[in-house]
Amino acid sequence: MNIVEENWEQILNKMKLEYCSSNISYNTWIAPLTVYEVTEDTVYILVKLRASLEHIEEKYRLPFRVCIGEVTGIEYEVSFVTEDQTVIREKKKSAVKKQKSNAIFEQANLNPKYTFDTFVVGSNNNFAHAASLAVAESPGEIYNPLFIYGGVGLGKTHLMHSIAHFILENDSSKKVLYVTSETFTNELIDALKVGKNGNELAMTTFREKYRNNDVLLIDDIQFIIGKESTQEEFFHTFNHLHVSGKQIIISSDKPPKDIETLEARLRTRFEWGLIADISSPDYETRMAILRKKEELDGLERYHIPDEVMQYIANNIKSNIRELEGSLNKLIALANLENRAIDIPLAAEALKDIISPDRNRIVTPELIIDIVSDHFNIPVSELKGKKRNAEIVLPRQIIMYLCRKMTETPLKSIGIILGGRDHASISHGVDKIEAALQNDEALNNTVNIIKKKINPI
Ligand SMILES: Nc1ncnc2c1ncn2[C@@H]1O[C@H](COP(=O)(O)OP(=O)(O)OP(=O)(O)O)[C@@H](O)[C@H]1O
Repeated sequence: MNIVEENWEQILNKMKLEYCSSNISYNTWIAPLTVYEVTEDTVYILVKLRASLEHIEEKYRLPFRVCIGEVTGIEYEVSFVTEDQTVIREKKKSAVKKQKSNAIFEQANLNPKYTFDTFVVGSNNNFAHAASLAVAESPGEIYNPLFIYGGVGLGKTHLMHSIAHFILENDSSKKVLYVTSETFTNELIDALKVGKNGNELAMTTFREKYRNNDVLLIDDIQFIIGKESTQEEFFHTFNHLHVSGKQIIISSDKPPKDIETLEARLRTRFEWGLIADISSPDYETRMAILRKKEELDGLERYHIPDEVMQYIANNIKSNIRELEGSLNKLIALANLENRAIDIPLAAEALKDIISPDRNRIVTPELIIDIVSDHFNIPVSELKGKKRNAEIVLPRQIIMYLCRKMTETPLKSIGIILGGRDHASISHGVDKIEAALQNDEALNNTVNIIKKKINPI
């Protein structure tokens, strides 16, 4: 209870004695009023009868200011609200609250879709899930670091984001940061470059960003392997956080002992905490994930038959990203061709994904999918007309990689990439080629994407 509510009776009494000409006017206008809310500088008083609002405002606003000031010793503004206005105020408040919490999640680089609620637990991931929940409940106290490993598209990133969401939802004052090791490396490269030009502030800012956290999550640590200066910097970041009891969560495609070029001192540290693996999901888990996605994306209206879901779950076994992608492709095809969702349509939608030798063939479509996933930009935008920098660079990387990693002629790359002409593809390829000569961070990014396209 605040000071105004505590003294409300006294305030009303004062109003009665000093400002009401009769009992009837007190009982009609003043007695039914209650405190709705007190902010730093305003008392909001609830008027039950809408029709009396104007009269009360005109006649009693100033007297209330005086009485409240005299009783509480604080000068408040006074505002009267009716019940329907309070509903609007509540809505606005909860919108502001939501905006604030969204901003916190955004600052931590979190994908709102990746939470424990949307994560399906199966025999392939129940250990990693339990370990993640335990760390989320007591960050920095048990299992530090938590090291999650597993193959491509099996839910490591989803689990990491879930931990971070959980921690922030319980305590929004916690400083949580999720980054990929690519971002860590590229920001370090940039800071070192600026530092060489005499700007020491760049390294200080870099270190503050990574060391000033309660929880640091680094995804795909395998991509810092073999980069000496990055491993060195990460080693110090790790020590700094660990010594101060801050939580570190790391993901990788392999366990520390199998990462060959990982410095021994880092390997030892990664093994200090808990190592949890995620393997390929079994059939039941794949079905549960498909059903969950159907529910979360509002796909029930398509009435996808069980046998179609079973067909997808039977054919896509080792990558959940592909499992989800297949469902998207199926829906897109059904919409585009206005066809019923059945097994023949599913077979058509999935034909590139489930062909046995697809891993060995690098196609422009595969490159576009991987770049889209890497930068989190929809394929439609990469193929579209927008020319903002966040899209142009990934689009040019696609042109470059299609040129270097496939035999596809420039003209065909242009057609696949949304109907662009031969000259703009050639221009894009040249741009990236030239930039790679002196942009170390871009080199790092392109190499990571190449590894994702062709892991071998
Ligand atoms: N258990 C699960 N329940 C629901 N969705 C899942 C689950 N596991 C993975 N996914 C979904 O599969 C997709 C790929 O998962 P995620 O990006 O977390 O994989 P990853 O292991 O980090 O992959 P990469 O090795 O490429 O970094 C995401 O859309 C994620 O939401």
